[in-house]
Amino acid sequence: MQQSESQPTEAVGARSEQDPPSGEIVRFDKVVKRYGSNVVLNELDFSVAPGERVTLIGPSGSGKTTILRLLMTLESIDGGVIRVNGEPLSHMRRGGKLVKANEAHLRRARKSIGMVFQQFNLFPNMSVRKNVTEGPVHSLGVAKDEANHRAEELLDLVGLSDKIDAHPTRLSGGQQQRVAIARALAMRPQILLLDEVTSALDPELVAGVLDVLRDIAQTTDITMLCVTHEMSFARDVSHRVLMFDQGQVAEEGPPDQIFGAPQEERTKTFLKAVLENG
Ligand SMILES: Nc1ncnc2c1ncn2[C@@H]1O[C@H](COP(=O)(O)OP(=O)(O)OP(=O)(O)O)[C@@H](O)[C@H]1O
Repeated sequence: MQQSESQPTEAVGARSEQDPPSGEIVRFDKVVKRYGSNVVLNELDFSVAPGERVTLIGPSGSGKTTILRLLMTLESIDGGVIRVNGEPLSHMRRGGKLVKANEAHLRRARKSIGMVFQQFNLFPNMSVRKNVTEGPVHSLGVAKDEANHRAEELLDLVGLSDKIDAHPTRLSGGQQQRVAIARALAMRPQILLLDEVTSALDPELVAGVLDVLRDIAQTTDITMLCVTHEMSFARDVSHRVLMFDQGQVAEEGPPDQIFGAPQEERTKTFLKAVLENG
């Protein structure tokens, strides 16, 4: 990676303090989400502090991706409330009717949240530079020069300065995912959602992407919610791990506790299965 000491600070926003994060930037309050008769989130309660890095673990189907999609306002909920920066954000289904969330709240929430998906979803016909500058210029109204400067900083941060004029189709999956991370950060989100960002990659490309995320975690105070099966990465970067099962938080705690001395049988069984499956 080509990085200088100052880039994360300029590009993303420097970490301001070392104390454990406190307060609430995200709150799920008795959130219910159903797909037909499948109750995916069952009066789910949890909150995330500003600057906190939280890893979501749990068996397949336990609702981890759904939680991120709800934060991106890609889905409606069936009960409870989701707040971002104290503002209710979710569309709600009540008696078969869709009750829409306040538009201003939604706009503010959408601006404050960035997401990186398993599939990188880059624009194949645009250069790497354009992929990173497009959002800031067209959605945030950032001047082209400024967006370019920032794209250069961010692509340096993710080790891809030399690919700035390449097209995504000429990049490896790991490189594309690093562009996707730069693109998300270019929008200056307060909260970064990461949904199994390495699971579509060939094994030899995983470490490079995780290293970039480790750097971002260590050098900035961006809030992160991360769904991953990479337990050593989760251990390195998270302040807290939430173990989901049956639509609720089955157990939570610092990574050393959850990975080193889990209390719940469900957590023990899940972690054993993850270890056995590599
Ligand atoms: N659009 C949808 N329509 C119907 N059911 C859905 C839809 N999206 C998700 N589900 C169901 O919701 C449940 C939770 O899915 P979700 O993807 O959130 O789980 P997950 O914990 O992220 O799983 P994984 O670890 O396998 O990615 C699953 O039972 C899934 O089949």
